[in-house]
Amino acid sequence: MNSSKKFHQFSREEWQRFYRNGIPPLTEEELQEIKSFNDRISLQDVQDIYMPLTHLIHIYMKEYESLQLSKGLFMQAYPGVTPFIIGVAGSVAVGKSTTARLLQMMLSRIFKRRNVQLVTTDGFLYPNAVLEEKGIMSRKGFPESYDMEHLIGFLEQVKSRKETIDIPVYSHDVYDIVEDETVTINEPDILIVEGINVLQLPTNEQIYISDFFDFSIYVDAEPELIEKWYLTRFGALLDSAFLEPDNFYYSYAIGDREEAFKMAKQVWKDVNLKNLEEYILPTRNNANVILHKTEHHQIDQVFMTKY
Ligand SMILES: Nc1ncnc2c1ncn2[C@@H]1O[C@H](COP(=O)(O)OP(=O)(O)OP(=O)(O)O)[C@@H](O)[C@H]1O
Ligand SMILES: CC(C)(CO)[C@@H](O)C(=O)NCCC(=O)O
Repeated sequence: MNSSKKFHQFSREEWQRFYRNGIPPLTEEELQEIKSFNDRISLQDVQDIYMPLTHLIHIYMKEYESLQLSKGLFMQAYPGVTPFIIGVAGSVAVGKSTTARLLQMMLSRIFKRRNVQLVTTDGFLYPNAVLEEKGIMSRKGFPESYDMEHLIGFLEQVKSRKETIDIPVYSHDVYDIVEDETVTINEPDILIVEGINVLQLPTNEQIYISDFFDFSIYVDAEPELIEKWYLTRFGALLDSAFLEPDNFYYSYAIGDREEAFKMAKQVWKDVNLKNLEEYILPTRNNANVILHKTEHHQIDQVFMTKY
């Protein structure tokens, strides 16, 4: 085990030994189900990385519930357990949504009576029309491109167990917030919130978005690798846009492919890499756990906060 001031650092081999038989493992059938949801997910990662991780999350959940109960006794009024919120942060295209979806599936299989829901902070981006108006269209993903008040208000509503909450939807295909479409969150026991900005510092001084997170994960990798994954995903977006004139990527899909990739590389460099260096990487140490990935999305190291 290697350590820094703040984190214990574990190799994959060390981390995989931390899985204890305390929580029921997934059945072979459930593992196959996970496999079919994303055939690129390695089942070895599920066993070696995510089983110990869900075990650790369970420890945090038990502590959280116990503290809530004790506070209730202290106040002589027990308002009930409020939802446990997990944040998943990291660069654009590092694999946050894949990690978050896998976690959702695993947590709802392992804790069968808990209602586990998932949202992405993409839905809280301002619509393109507003970004245009503010003159920040080329800053999509940067702190000022999100309606943070709305996002924080949403998290407050979740914590106060509002019955149904409708939130906006962002589509990568149209490259914008989808008009007249919402997704409904209803009284989750566990809410996973995935986004580049979940560990960021406040835009208003009253309240930190990170105050709402009871456990947080930062998905990490070298920027050169993330760029590769970004470009691979761009290729996939082009392929699926080919027959869809309404798709944002349609004109690139039917045009010169080399030119399209040149443009994507430029966007990576000018927008996403810049955002990673200036605003996302500095939040890495705020996470409880850092999952470090190498080639082929393989997780080779895991960091866990000491205190
Ligand atoms: N564990 C994995 N194994 C294989 N491929 C993966 C894995 N995780 C992510 N990918 C691939 O990497 C690319 C980026 O992943 P994903 O869309 O989950 O990233 P993201 O961090 O959510 O990005 P964004 O912030 O832009 O929404 C996708 O093409 C995805 O299929
Ligand atoms: C929607 C975000 C900000 C985050 O998921 C990202 O995928 C994005 O679109 N960034 C803007 C630059 C680009 O087109 O890649």
